[in-house]
Amino acid sequence: MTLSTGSQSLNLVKLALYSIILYAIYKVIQRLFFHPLSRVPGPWYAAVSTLYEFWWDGPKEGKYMFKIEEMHEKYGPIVRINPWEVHIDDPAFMDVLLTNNRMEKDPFFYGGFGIPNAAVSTVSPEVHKLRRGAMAQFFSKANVAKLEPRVLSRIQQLCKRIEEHKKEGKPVDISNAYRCFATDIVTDFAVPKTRNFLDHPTFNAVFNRVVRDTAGVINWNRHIRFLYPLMVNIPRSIVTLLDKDGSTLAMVDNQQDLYDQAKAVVESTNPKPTPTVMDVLFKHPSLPPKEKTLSRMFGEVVTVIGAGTETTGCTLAVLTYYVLSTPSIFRTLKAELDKAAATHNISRTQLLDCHAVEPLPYLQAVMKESLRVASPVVGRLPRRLPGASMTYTTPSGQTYVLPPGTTASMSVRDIHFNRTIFADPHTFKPERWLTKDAAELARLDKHMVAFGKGVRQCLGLELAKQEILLVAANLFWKFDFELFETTARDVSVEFDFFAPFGPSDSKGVRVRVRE
Ligand code: HEM
Repeated sequence: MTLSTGSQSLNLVKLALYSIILYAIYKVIQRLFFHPLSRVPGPWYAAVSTLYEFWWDGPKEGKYMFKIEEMHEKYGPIVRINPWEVHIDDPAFMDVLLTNNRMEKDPFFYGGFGIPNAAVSTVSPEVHKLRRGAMAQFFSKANVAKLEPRVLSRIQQLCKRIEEHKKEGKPVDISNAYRCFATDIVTDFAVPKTRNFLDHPTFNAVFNRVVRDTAGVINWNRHIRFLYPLMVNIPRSIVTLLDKDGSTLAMVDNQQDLYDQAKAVVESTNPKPTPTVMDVLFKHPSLPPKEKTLSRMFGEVVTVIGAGTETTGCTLAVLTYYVLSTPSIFRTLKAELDKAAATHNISRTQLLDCHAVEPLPYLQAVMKESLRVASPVVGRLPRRLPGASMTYTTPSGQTYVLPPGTTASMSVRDIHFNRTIFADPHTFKPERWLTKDAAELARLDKHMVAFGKGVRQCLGLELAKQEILLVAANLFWKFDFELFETTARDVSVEFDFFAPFGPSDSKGVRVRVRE
Protein backbone atom coordinates (compact mmCIF):
# COMPACT_ATOMS: atom_id res chain seq x y z
CA MET A 1 0.00 0.00 0.00
CA THR A 2 1.38 3.44 -0.93
CA LEU A 3 1.30 6.36 1.46
CA SER A 4 -1.43 8.15 -0.52
CA THR A 5 -3.83 5.14 -0.70
CA GLY A 6 -3.18 4.58 3.04
CA SER A 7 -4.20 8.15 3.88
CA GLN A 8 -7.18 7.87 1.51
CA SER A 9 -8.46 4.82 3.46
CA LEU A 10 -7.93 6.72 6.71
CA ASN A 11 -9.98 9.62 5.34
CA LEU A 12 -12.76 7.24 4.35
CA VAL A 13 -12.83 5.73 7.85
CA LYS A 14 -12.94 9.25 9.34
CA LEU A 15 -15.75 10.20 6.97
CA ALA A 16 -17.73 7.12 7.91
CA LEU A 17 -17.18 7.85 11.61
CA TYR A 18 -18.23 11.51 11.28
CA SER A 19 -21.30 10.48 9.30
CA ILE A 20 -22.32 8.02 12.03
CA ILE A 21 -21.81 10.66 14.73
CA LEU A 22 -23.76 13.26 12.75
CA TYR A 23 -26.57 10.79 12.09
CA ALA A 24 -26.71 9.89 15.80
CA ILE A 25 -26.89 13.61 16.74
CA TYR A 26 -29.60 14.15 14.12
CA LYS A 27 -31.59 11.18 15.51
CA VAL A 28 -31.27 12.40 19.11
CA ILE A 29 -32.48 15.90 18.16
CA GLN A 30 -35.26 14.54 15.97
CA ARG A 31 -36.51 12.11 18.67
CA LEU A 32 -36.35 14.72 21.42
CA PHE A 33 -37.82 17.76 19.68
CA PHE A 34 -39.48 16.85 16.37
CA HIS A 35 -40.88 13.36 16.98
CA PRO A 36 -44.69 13.04 17.27
CA LEU A 37 -44.14 11.66 20.80
CA SER A 38 -41.82 14.46 21.94
CA ARG A 39 -44.65 15.97 24.07
CA VAL A 40 -45.09 12.77 26.02
CA PRO A 41 -43.39 13.00 29.44
CA GLY A 42 -40.47 10.78 30.35
CA PRO A 43 -36.69 10.87 30.76
CA TRP A 44 -34.78 12.05 27.68
CA TYR A 45 -32.42 9.06 27.80
CA ALA A 46 -35.34 6.64 27.34
CA ALA A 47 -36.70 8.67 24.41
CA VAL A 48 -33.51 8.88 22.35
CA SER A 49 -32.68 5.18 21.94
CA THR A 50 -33.46 1.68 23.19
CA LEU A 51 -30.14 1.52 25.06
CA TYR A 52 -31.68 2.51 28.39
CA GLU A 53 -34.31 -0.24 28.09
CA PHE A 54 -31.64 -2.71 26.98
CA TRP A 55 -29.42 -1.89 29.96
CA TRP A 56 -32.17 -2.53 32.53
CA ASP A 57 -33.68 -5.54 30.82
CA GLY A 58 -30.51 -7.23 29.52
CA PRO A 59 -27.40 -6.80 31.70
CA LYS A 60 -29.54 -5.79 34.73
CA GLU A 61 -31.92 -8.71 34.05
CA GLY A 62 -35.60 -7.89 33.61
CA LYS A 63 -35.62 -4.70 35.66
CA TYR A 64 -37.05 -2.25 33.12
CA MET A 65 -40.50 -2.97 34.52
CA PHE A 66 -39.43 -1.37 37.82
CA LYS A 67 -37.85 1.59 36.02
CA ILE A 68 -41.15 2.13 34.19
CA GLU A 69 -42.93 2.13 37.57
CA GLU A 70 -40.50 4.80 38.79
CA MET A 71 -41.12 6.85 35.63
CA HIS A 72 -44.88 6.76 36.30
CA GLU A 73 -44.31 7.93 39.87
CA LYS A 74 -42.30 10.86 38.59
CA TYR A 75 -44.04 11.82 35.32
CA GLY A 76 -47.64 10.60 35.66
CA PRO A 77 -49.87 7.99 33.98
CA ILE A 78 -48.35 8.24 30.48
CA VAL A 79 -44.60 7.97 29.85
CA ARG A 80 -42.42 7.53 26.80
CA ILE A 81 -40.34 4.43 27.50
CA ASN A 82 -38.43 4.13 24.23
CA PRO A 83 -38.31 6.19 21.03
CA TRP A 84 -41.60 4.82 19.66
CA GLU A 85 -43.47 3.43 22.67
CA VAL A 86 -45.55 4.98 25.42
CA HIS A 87 -46.57 3.10 28.54
CA ILE A 88 -49.87 3.91 30.22
CA ASP A 89 -50.72 3.17 33.85
CA ASP A 90 -54.42 3.89 33.87
CA PRO A 91 -57.13 1.17 33.85
CA ALA A 92 -59.39 3.57 31.93
CA PHE A 93 -57.26 2.97 28.82
CA MET A 94 -57.50 -0.83 29.05
CA ASP A 95 -60.45 -1.24 26.68
CA VAL A 96 -58.92 1.04 24.05
CA LEU A 97 -55.70 -0.91 24.01
CA LEU A 98 -56.62 -4.53 24.63
CA THR A 99 -60.08 -5.04 23.15
CA ASN A 100 -59.70 -3.37 19.76
CA ASN A 101 -59.57 -6.19 17.14
CA ARG A 102 -57.62 -4.04 14.69
CA MET A 103 -54.60 -3.67 16.97
CA GLU A 104 -51.27 -5.08 15.83
CA LYS A 105 -48.74 -6.54 18.21
CA ASP A 106 -45.49 -4.60 18.42
CA PRO A 107 -42.83 -6.45 16.38
CA PHE A 108 -39.91 -5.04 18.39
CA PHE A 109 -41.23 -6.28 21.72
CA TYR A 110 -42.59 -9.65 20.58
CA GLY A 111 -39.53 -10.22 18.39
CA GLY A 112 -37.77 -10.96 21.67
CA PHE A 113 -39.51 -14.36 21.80
CA GLY A 114 -37.53 -15.48 18.73
CA ILE A 115 -40.64 -17.08 17.17
CA PRO A 116 -41.92 -14.36 14.82
CA ASN A 117 -44.44 -16.58 13.06
CA ALA A 118 -46.08 -18.12 16.13
CA ALA A 119 -49.62 -16.86 16.84
CA VAL A 120 -48.51 -15.15 20.05
CA SER A 121 -46.01 -12.88 18.30
CA THR A 122 -47.87 -12.41 15.01
CA VAL A 123 -48.08 -8.71 14.19
CA SER A 124 -51.02 -8.63 11.76
CA PRO A 125 -54.53 -9.20 13.20
CA GLU A 126 -55.66 -11.04 10.02
CA VAL A 127 -52.77 -13.53 10.07
CA HIS A 128 -53.18 -13.96 13.82
CA LYS A 129 -56.86 -14.83 13.36
CA LEU A 130 -55.95 -17.58 10.89
CA ARG A 131 -53.24 -19.04 13.14
CA ARG A 132 -55.21 -18.88 16.36
CA GLY A 133 -58.36 -20.19 14.67
CA ALA A 134 -56.57 -23.36 13.66
CA MET A 135 -55.77 -24.18 17.31
CA ALA A 136 -58.83 -22.72 19.01
CA GLN A 137 -61.07 -25.81 18.85
CA PHE A 138 -58.58 -27.71 20.99
CA PHE A 139 -58.73 -25.15 23.78
CA SER A 140 -62.51 -24.65 23.88
CA LYS A 141 -64.28 -25.26 27.20
CA ALA A 142 -65.96 -28.36 25.75
CA ASN A 143 -62.66 -29.85 24.62
CA VAL A 144 -60.89 -28.98 27.85
CA ALA A 145 -63.69 -30.79 29.73
CA LYS A 146 -62.64 -33.94 27.85
CA LEU A 147 -59.11 -33.55 29.21
CA GLU A 148 -60.32 -33.76 32.83
CA PRO A 149 -59.50 -37.49 33.31
CA ARG A 150 -55.92 -36.83 32.13
CA VAL A 151 -55.58 -33.90 34.54
CA LEU A 152 -56.99 -35.97 37.41
CA SER A 153 -54.61 -38.82 36.72
CA ARG A 154 -51.67 -36.38 36.97
CA ILE A 155 -53.10 -35.08 40.25
CA GLN A 156 -53.21 -38.66 41.50
CA GLN A 157 -49.54 -38.99 40.57
CA LEU A 158 -48.73 -35.72 42.35
CA CYS A 159 -50.60 -36.87 45.50
CA LYS A 160 -48.60 -40.11 45.45
CA ARG A 161 -45.34 -38.16 45.35
CA ILE A 162 -46.48 -35.97 48.21
CA GLU A 163 -47.40 -39.07 50.25
CA GLU A 164 -43.87 -40.41 49.66
CA HIS A 165 -42.37 -37.17 50.93
CA LYS A 166 -44.66 -37.36 53.97
CA LYS A 167 -43.54 -40.92 54.79
CA GLU A 168 -39.89 -39.91 54.50
CA GLY A 169 -40.51 -36.76 56.57
CA LYS A 170 -39.17 -34.61 53.70
CA PRO A 171 -40.46 -31.17 52.66
CA VAL A 172 -42.01 -30.96 49.18
CA ASP A 173 -40.62 -28.52 46.62
CA ILE A 174 -44.15 -27.64 45.65
CA SER A 175 -43.22 -24.80 43.26
CA ASN A 176 -41.21 -27.22 41.17
CA ALA A 177 -43.84 -29.95 41.55
CA TYR A 178 -46.51 -27.63 40.10
CA ARG A 179 -44.30 -26.74 37.15
CA CYS A 180 -43.72 -30.46 36.49
CA PHE A 181 -47.45 -31.10 36.72
CA ALA A 182 -48.26 -28.33 34.21
CA THR A 183 -45.46 -29.46 31.87
CA ASP A 184 -46.67 -33.06 31.89
CA ILE A 185 -50.24 -32.02 31.10
CA VAL A 186 -49.42 -29.68 28.25
CA THR A 187 -46.80 -31.91 26.64
CA ASP A 188 -49.17 -34.87 26.95
CA PHE A 189 -51.91 -33.39 24.80
CA ALA A 190 -50.13 -30.74 22.74
CA VAL A 191 -46.81 -32.09 21.40
CA PRO A 192 -45.32 -35.43 20.30
CA LYS A 193 -43.22 -36.11 23.41
CA THR A 194 -44.71 -36.16 26.90
CA ARG A 195 -42.13 -35.04 29.40
CA ASN A 196 -43.21 -37.05 32.46
CA PHE A 197 -41.44 -34.81 34.96
CA LEU A 198 -43.68 -35.51 37.98
CA ASP A 199 -41.81 -38.70 38.77
CA HIS A 200 -38.46 -36.95 38.74
CA PRO A 201 -36.78 -37.32 42.19
CA THR A 202 -36.21 -33.54 42.61
CA PHE A 203 -39.28 -32.46 40.63
CA ASN A 204 -36.74 -31.61 37.99
CA ALA A 205 -35.30 -28.54 39.69
CA VAL A 206 -32.69 -28.35 36.92
CA PHE A 207 -35.32 -28.09 34.22
CA ASN A 208 -37.16 -25.36 36.07
CA ARG A 209 -33.90 -23.44 36.16
CA VAL A 210 -33.65 -23.93 32.38
CA VAL A 211 -37.12 -22.41 31.92
CA ARG A 212 -36.05 -19.37 33.91
CA ASP A 213 -32.74 -18.98 32.06
CA THR A 214 -34.39 -19.40 28.66
CA ALA A 215 -37.06 -16.82 29.54
CA GLY A 216 -34.25 -14.45 30.56
CA VAL A 217 -32.91 -14.57 26.99
CA ILE A 218 -36.13 -12.90 25.70
CA ASN A 219 -34.95 -9.49 26.89
CA TRP A 220 -31.55 -9.88 25.22
CA ASN A 221 -32.97 -11.34 22.04
CA ARG A 222 -35.30 -8.33 21.73
CA HIS A 223 -32.20 -6.23 21.03
CA ILE A 224 -29.79 -8.84 19.66
CA ARG A 225 -32.00 -10.90 17.37
CA PHE A 226 -29.76 -13.90 16.70
CA LEU A 227 -29.55 -15.36 20.21
CA TYR A 228 -32.48 -17.80 20.07
CA PRO A 229 -31.70 -18.94 16.49
CA LEU A 230 -28.11 -19.47 17.65
CA MET A 231 -29.27 -21.83 20.39
CA VAL A 232 -30.81 -24.17 17.84
CA ASN A 233 -27.96 -23.95 15.32
CA ILE A 234 -24.79 -23.80 17.40
CA PRO A 235 -22.84 -27.10 17.50
CA ARG A 236 -23.17 -28.77 20.91
CA SER A 237 -19.40 -29.28 21.09
CA ILE A 238 -18.80 -25.51 21.05
CA VAL A 239 -21.31 -24.93 23.86
CA THR A 240 -19.69 -27.71 25.90
CA LEU A 241 -16.33 -25.96 25.55
CA LEU A 242 -17.67 -22.55 26.62
CA ASP A 243 -20.11 -23.61 29.33
CA LYS A 244 -18.71 -23.74 32.86
CA ASP A 245 -21.67 -24.97 34.94
CA GLY A 246 -23.79 -26.77 32.34
CA SER A 247 -26.64 -24.23 32.45
CA THR A 248 -26.14 -22.98 28.87
CA LEU A 249 -25.87 -26.53 27.61
CA ALA A 250 -29.13 -27.43 29.34
CA MET A 251 -30.82 -24.44 27.66
CA VAL A 252 -29.45 -25.34 24.24
CA ASP A 253 -30.51 -28.97 24.69
CA ASN A 254 -34.01 -27.89 25.65
CA GLN A 255 -34.33 -25.66 22.56
CA GLN A 256 -33.04 -28.55 20.45
CA ASP A 257 -35.63 -30.86 21.97
CA LEU A 258 -38.42 -28.41 21.10
CA TYR A 259 -37.05 -28.19 17.56
CA ASP A 260 -37.02 -32.01 17.28
CA GLN A 261 -40.62 -32.11 18.46
CA ALA A 262 -41.61 -29.64 15.72
CA LYS A 263 -39.74 -31.85 13.23
CA ALA A 264 -41.69 -34.89 14.42
CA VAL A 265 -44.88 -32.95 13.68
CA VAL A 266 -43.94 -32.01 10.11
CA GLU A 267 -42.48 -35.44 9.39
CA SER A 268 -45.60 -37.05 10.92
CA THR A 269 -43.56 -39.28 13.20
CA ASN A 270 -45.65 -38.60 16.29
CA PRO A 271 -45.60 -41.82 18.33
CA LYS A 272 -48.82 -41.00 20.22
CA PRO A 273 -52.02 -42.94 19.55
CA THR A 274 -54.20 -39.80 19.63
CA PRO A 275 -53.50 -36.65 17.60
CA THR A 276 -51.95 -33.78 19.54
CA VAL A 277 -52.69 -30.04 19.20
CA MET A 278 -49.71 -29.80 16.88
CA ASP A 279 -50.95 -32.66 14.65
CA VAL A 280 -54.35 -31.00 14.34
CA LEU A 281 -52.70 -27.67 13.58
CA PHE A 282 -50.36 -29.18 10.99
CA LYS A 283 -53.19 -30.92 9.16
CA HIS A 284 -55.68 -28.08 9.49
CA PRO A 285 -57.52 -27.56 6.16
CA SER A 286 -57.83 -23.79 6.62
CA LEU A 287 -54.05 -23.24 6.67
CA PRO A 288 -52.08 -22.88 3.40
CA PRO A 289 -48.76 -24.81 3.06
CA LYS A 290 -46.69 -21.73 3.98
CA GLU A 291 -48.36 -21.86 7.41
CA LYS A 292 -47.21 -25.45 7.93
CA THR A 293 -43.46 -25.06 7.77
CA LEU A 294 -41.02 -26.41 10.35
CA SER A 295 -40.32 -22.92 11.68
CA ARG A 296 -44.07 -22.27 12.13
CA MET A 297 -44.55 -25.53 14.02
CA PHE A 298 -41.45 -24.79 16.11
CA GLY A 299 -42.97 -21.43 17.06
CA GLU A 300 -46.21 -23.01 18.23
CA VAL A 301 -44.45 -25.83 20.12
CA VAL A 302 -42.36 -23.24 21.98
CA THR A 303 -45.44 -21.11 22.70
CA VAL A 304 -47.71 -23.83 23.94
CA ILE A 305 -45.13 -25.41 26.22
CA GLY A 306 -43.77 -22.06 27.40
CA ALA A 307 -47.19 -20.47 27.91
CA GLY A 308 -48.74 -23.51 29.50
CA THR A 309 -46.23 -24.32 32.21
CA GLU A 310 -44.59 -21.42 34.03
CA THR A 311 -47.85 -19.42 34.21
CA THR A 312 -49.94 -22.18 35.78
CA GLY A 313 -47.05 -23.26 38.01
CA CYS A 314 -46.48 -19.72 39.25
CA THR A 315 -50.19 -19.18 40.02
CA LEU A 316 -50.40 -22.41 42.03
CA ALA A 317 -47.23 -21.56 43.97
CA VAL A 318 -48.59 -18.11 44.88
CA LEU A 319 -51.96 -19.64 45.81
CA THR A 320 -50.30 -22.19 48.08
CA TYR A 321 -48.18 -19.59 49.81
CA TYR A 322 -51.08 -17.27 50.62
CA VAL A 323 -53.52 -20.01 51.64
CA LEU A 324 -50.96 -21.51 54.03
CA SER A 325 -49.72 -18.22 55.42
CA THR A 326 -53.23 -17.08 56.37
CA PRO A 327 -54.84 -19.66 58.72
CA SER A 328 -58.36 -18.24 58.31
CA ILE A 329 -58.17 -18.68 54.50
CA PHE A 330 -56.83 -22.20 54.92
CA ARG A 331 -59.65 -23.15 57.34
CA THR A 332 -62.42 -21.61 55.20
CA LEU A 333 -61.15 -23.33 52.07
CA LYS A 334 -60.79 -26.70 53.79
CA ALA A 335 -64.29 -26.48 55.26
CA GLU A 336 -65.76 -25.73 51.83
CA LEU A 337 -63.89 -28.67 50.28
CA ASP A 338 -64.94 -31.08 53.04
CA LYS A 339 -68.55 -30.06 52.54
CA ALA A 340 -68.33 -30.51 48.76
CA ALA A 341 -66.82 -33.98 49.19
CA ALA A 342 -69.64 -34.95 51.57
CA THR A 343 -72.33 -33.52 49.27
CA HIS A 344 -70.98 -35.44 46.28
CA ASN A 345 -70.21 -38.57 48.27
CA ILE A 346 -66.53 -38.53 47.36
CA SER A 347 -64.36 -40.66 49.64
CA ARG A 348 -60.79 -39.82 50.73
CA THR A 349 -59.34 -42.38 48.31
CA GLN A 350 -61.01 -40.63 45.36
CA LEU A 351 -60.44 -37.21 43.84
CA LEU A 352 -62.69 -34.17 43.75
CA ASP A 353 -63.71 -33.58 40.12
CA CYS A 354 -64.80 -30.50 38.17
CA HIS A 355 -68.45 -31.22 38.87
CA ALA A 356 -67.74 -30.95 42.61
CA VAL A 357 -65.27 -28.04 42.61
CA GLU A 358 -66.36 -25.63 39.87
CA PRO A 359 -69.42 -24.35 41.79
CA LEU A 360 -67.43 -23.62 44.99
CA PRO A 361 -67.47 -19.84 45.56
CA TYR A 362 -64.58 -19.65 48.02
CA LEU A 363 -62.29 -21.82 45.90
CA GLN A 364 -63.15 -19.71 42.84
CA ALA A 365 -62.39 -16.57 44.86
CA VAL A 366 -59.04 -18.00 45.97
CA MET A 367 -58.16 -18.77 42.34
CA LYS A 368 -59.08 -15.30 41.09
CA GLU A 369 -57.16 -13.63 43.91
CA SER A 370 -54.12 -15.81 43.16
CA LEU A 371 -54.26 -14.89 39.48
CA ARG A 372 -54.53 -11.23 40.45
CA VAL A 373 -51.64 -11.25 42.88
CA ALA A 374 -49.42 -13.57 40.82
CA SER A 375 -50.01 -11.76 37.48
CA PRO A 376 -48.17 -14.60 35.73
CA VAL A 377 -47.66 -12.52 32.59
CA VAL A 378 -46.04 -9.60 34.29
CA GLY A 379 -44.45 -7.78 31.38
CA ARG A 380 -46.04 -5.02 29.36
CA LEU A 381 -48.37 -5.89 26.45
CA PRO A 382 -47.52 -3.48 23.60
CA ARG A 383 -49.99 -2.86 20.76
CA ARG A 384 -50.14 -0.41 17.85
CA LEU A 385 -52.98 0.76 15.69
CA PRO A 386 -52.04 1.22 12.02
CA GLY A 387 -53.97 3.81 10.06
CA ALA A 388 -55.65 5.57 12.99
CA SER A 389 -54.63 7.61 16.01
CA MET A 390 -55.30 6.69 19.60
CA THR A 391 -56.28 9.32 22.12
CA TYR A 392 -55.47 9.18 25.80
CA THR A 393 -56.77 11.68 28.34
CA THR A 394 -55.13 11.64 31.77
CA PRO A 395 -57.30 11.80 34.93
CA SER A 396 -56.25 15.46 35.24
CA GLY A 397 -57.67 16.22 31.79
CA GLN A 398 -54.55 16.42 29.60
CA THR A 399 -55.12 14.82 26.18
CA TYR A 400 -52.43 13.09 24.14
CA VAL A 401 -53.03 12.13 20.52
CA LEU A 402 -50.87 9.17 19.61
CA PRO A 403 -50.39 9.16 15.83
CA PRO A 404 -51.13 6.03 13.73
CA GLY A 405 -48.60 3.28 14.31
CA THR A 406 -47.55 4.48 17.77
CA THR A 407 -46.86 1.61 20.12
CA ALA A 408 -48.71 1.88 23.41
CA SER A 409 -48.45 -0.63 26.23
CA MET A 410 -50.01 -1.45 29.57
CA SER A 411 -49.03 -4.00 32.19
CA VAL A 412 -51.38 -6.49 33.81
CA ARG A 413 -49.65 -6.02 37.13
CA ASP A 414 -50.37 -2.26 37.16
CA ILE A 415 -54.08 -2.96 36.67
CA HIS A 416 -54.12 -5.71 39.31
CA PHE A 417 -52.41 -3.51 41.88
CA ASN A 418 -54.34 -0.34 41.13
CA ARG A 419 -55.80 0.79 44.45
CA THR A 420 -58.82 2.55 42.91
CA ILE A 421 -59.94 -0.82 41.50
CA PHE A 422 -58.66 -3.28 44.11
CA ALA A 423 -58.70 -1.78 47.60
CA ASP A 424 -55.65 -2.72 49.66
CA PRO A 425 -54.15 -4.33 46.53
CA HIS A 426 -51.08 -5.89 48.15
CA THR A 427 -53.17 -7.96 50.56
CA PHE A 428 -54.35 -11.40 49.48
CA LYS A 429 -58.11 -11.18 50.08
CA PRO A 430 -60.29 -13.83 48.43
CA GLU A 431 -63.28 -12.17 50.14
CA ARG A 432 -63.15 -9.24 47.72
CA TRP A 433 -64.53 -11.61 45.06
CA LEU A 434 -67.47 -12.63 47.26
CA THR A 435 -69.12 -9.24 47.36
CA LYS A 436 -72.93 -9.30 47.09
CA ASP A 437 -72.81 -6.06 45.10
CA ALA A 438 -73.22 -7.24 41.48
CA ALA A 439 -71.94 -3.99 39.97
CA GLU A 440 -68.83 -4.08 42.15
CA LEU A 441 -68.18 -7.72 41.23
CA ALA A 442 -68.57 -6.89 37.53
CA ARG A 443 -66.06 -4.05 37.98
CA LEU A 444 -63.54 -6.36 39.67
CA ASP A 445 -64.03 -9.10 37.06
CA LYS A 446 -63.50 -6.62 34.25
CA HIS A 447 -60.14 -5.67 35.73
CA MET A 448 -58.93 -9.21 36.43
CA VAL A 449 -56.86 -9.46 33.25
CA ALA A 450 -54.33 -12.16 34.13
CA PHE A 451 -55.24 -13.87 30.84
CA GLY A 452 -55.12 -10.64 28.85
CA LYS A 453 -58.19 -9.41 26.99
CA GLY A 454 -59.81 -9.41 23.56
CA VAL A 455 -58.81 -11.48 20.54
CA ARG A 456 -55.24 -11.85 21.80
CA GLN A 457 -56.20 -13.14 25.21
CA CYS A 458 -54.82 -16.43 26.48
CA LEU A 459 -55.84 -19.39 24.36
CA GLY A 460 -55.27 -21.86 27.20
CA LEU A 461 -57.31 -20.11 29.88
CA GLU A 462 -59.96 -22.82 30.24
CA LEU A 463 -57.28 -25.45 30.70
CA ALA A 464 -55.36 -23.25 33.13
CA LYS A 465 -58.46 -22.65 35.25
CA GLN A 466 -59.31 -26.33 35.28
CA GLU A 467 -55.79 -27.25 36.38
CA ILE A 468 -55.68 -24.61 39.12
CA LEU A 469 -59.10 -25.49 40.54
CA LEU A 470 -58.52 -29.25 40.54
CA VAL A 471 -55.03 -29.09 42.00
CA ALA A 472 -55.89 -26.57 44.71
CA ALA A 473 -59.09 -28.40 45.65
CA ASN A 474 -57.54 -31.84 45.87
CA LEU A 475 -54.29 -30.92 47.56
CA PHE A 476 -55.88 -28.76 50.24
CA TRP A 477 -58.64 -31.30 50.80
CA LYS A 478 -56.31 -34.27 51.12
CA PHE A 479 -53.29 -32.83 52.92
CA ASP A 480 -52.72 -30.80 56.01
CA PHE A 481 -49.81 -28.70 54.74
CA GLU A 482 -47.61 -26.18 56.49
CA LEU A 483 -45.05 -23.89 54.85
CA PHE A 484 -41.45 -25.02 55.11
CA GLU A 485 -38.76 -22.30 55.20
CA THR A 486 -40.85 -20.13 52.87
CA THR A 487 -41.55 -16.42 53.21
CA ALA A 488 -43.22 -13.73 51.12
CA ARG A 489 -39.84 -13.16 49.48
CA ASP A 490 -40.17 -16.56 47.80
CA VAL A 491 -43.24 -15.40 45.89
CA SER A 492 -41.99 -11.87 45.22
CA VAL A 493 -41.13 -10.61 41.74
CA GLU A 494 -37.54 -9.67 41.04
CA PHE A 495 -37.25 -10.28 37.31
CA ASP A 496 -39.58 -9.53 34.41
CA PHE A 497 -38.84 -12.13 31.76
CA PHE A 498 -42.39 -11.64 30.40
CA ALA A 499 -43.27 -14.12 33.15
CA PRO A 500 -42.33 -13.01 36.67
CA PHE A 501 -39.43 -14.69 38.47
CA GLY A 502 -38.38 -14.41 42.11
CA PRO A 503 -34.97 -13.95 43.70
CA SER A 504 -32.26 -16.19 42.18
CA ASP A 505 -31.39 -17.78 45.51
CA SER A 506 -35.01 -18.59 46.41
CA LYS A 507 -36.00 -22.23 46.56
CA GLY A 508 -39.60 -21.32 45.77
CA VAL A 509 -42.54 -22.41 47.89
CA ARG A 510 -41.88 -25.51 49.98
CA VAL A 511 -44.38 -27.31 52.18
CA ARG A 512 -44.44 -30.09 54.72
CA VAL A 513 -47.36 -32.42 55.37
CA ARG A 514 -48.44 -32.47 59.01
CA GLU A 515 -49.14 -35.89 60.57
C1 HEM B 1 -52.44 -19.15 34.83
C2 HEM B 1 -52.14 -19.54 33.64
C3 HEM B 1 -52.01 -18.65 32.42
C4 HEM B 1 -51.97 -17.29 32.33
C5 HEM B 1 -52.08 -16.27 33.44
C6 HEM B 1 -51.82 -16.96 30.93
C7 HEM B 1 -51.76 -15.67 30.42
C8 HEM B 1 -51.66 -15.35 29.08
C9 HEM B 1 -51.67 -14.01 28.56
C10 HEM B 1 -51.76 -12.72 29.38
C11 HEM B 1 -51.59 -14.10 27.21
C12 HEM B 1 -51.58 -12.94 26.21
C13 HEM B 1 -50.18 -12.47 25.97
C14 HEM B 1 -50.11 -11.25 25.07
O1 HEM B 1 -51.05 -10.49 24.98
O2 HEM B 1 -49.07 -11.08 24.46
C15 HEM B 1 -51.52 -15.50 26.87
C16 HEM B 1 -51.44 -16.00 25.59
C17 HEM B 1 -51.41 -17.34 25.30
N1 HEM B 1 -51.50 -18.38 26.18
FE1 HEM B 1 -51.73 -18.27 28.18
N2 HEM B 1 -51.75 -18.12 30.21
C18 HEM B 1 -51.89 -19.18 31.08
C19 HEM B 1 -51.91 -20.52 30.76
C20 HEM B 1 -51.87 -21.03 29.49
C21 HEM B 1 -51.97 -22.42 29.16
C22 HEM B 1 -52.20 -23.57 30.15
C23 HEM B 1 -51.84 -22.51 27.80
C24 HEM B 1 -51.85 -23.70 26.90
C25 HEM B 1 -51.64 -24.90 27.18
C26 HEM B 1 -51.67 -21.17 27.29
C27 HEM B 1 -51.50 -20.84 25.96
C28 HEM B 1 -51.44 -19.55 25.47
C29 HEM B 1 -51.32 -19.25 24.04
C30 HEM B 1 -51.23 -20.26 22.90
C31 HEM B 1 -51.30 -17.85 23.95
C32 HEM B 1 -51.22 -17.03 22.67
C33 HEM B 1 -52.62 -16.70 22.23
C34 HEM B 1 -52.70 -15.82 21.02
O3 HEM B 1 -51.79 -15.05 20.74
O4 HEM B 1 -53.72 -15.90 20.33
N3 HEM B 1 -51.69 -20.29 28.34
N4 HEM B 1 -51.58 -16.24 28.04
